[in-house]
Amino acid sequence: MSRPAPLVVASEALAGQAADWLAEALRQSLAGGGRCSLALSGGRTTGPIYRTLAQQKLPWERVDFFFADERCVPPEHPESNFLLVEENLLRPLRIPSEQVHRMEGEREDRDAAARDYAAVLPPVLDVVLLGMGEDGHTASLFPGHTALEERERRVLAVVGPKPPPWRLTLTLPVLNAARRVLFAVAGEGKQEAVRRVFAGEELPAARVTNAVWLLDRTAAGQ
Ligand SMILES: O=C(O)[C@H](O)[C@@H](O)[C@H](O)[C@H](O)COP(=O)(O)O
Repeated sequence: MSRPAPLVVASEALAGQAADWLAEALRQSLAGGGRCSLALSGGRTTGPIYRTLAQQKLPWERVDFFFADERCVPPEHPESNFLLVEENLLRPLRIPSEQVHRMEGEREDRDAAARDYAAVLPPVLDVVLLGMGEDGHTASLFPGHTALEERERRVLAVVGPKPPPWRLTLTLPVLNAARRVLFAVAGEGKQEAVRRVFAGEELPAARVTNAVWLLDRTAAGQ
């Protein structure tokens, strides 16, 4: 499939550009006066984006926060995506817990946790922030994993190659139904995966078909 060309920015500008894009996407979603759902990813790239987004003036009281994936660890664990978002976005904005829908990765029955999360997901997510790993994974959808072929279930418990192994992840039907999706990808290590995505290879990240791609120059190979 032909994909719109990515936006490429200097490394030091990526977090600000991503935060501006997310803020504008939220503003557009909130323009009707109702509520808006925002699903967030983990990883090293997103922390600075969240810290910058937390400085944006928005009707945050009308935003409901969700997660694209979560590691199966307690919420206070250093590997927790919830902790990353809590520390860099939710706490600075003083978002009340009623607006935050955490994936309960710590539960022993991971399949039940996945089912329960699917039950609180809105029918269509308004705004989603995704990253991409060096292997082309996104959320916790890893290359060659059967989760990539899931068409019915909206959240799955999966084992991935990137520690910690067990994760909960949104599936492609949910990501491809979302109204506004941004990939924010930085670092030389992503260059090959970016090249393959834009060469048309069906890496997991490439399977999210309705996204805007924001790259820093190193990921873009410039
Ligand atoms: O739980 C996670 O790890 C993320 O959701 C994952 O999909 C991440 O976005 C990519 O692995 C990129 O991570 P970096 O930004 O650290 O390269």
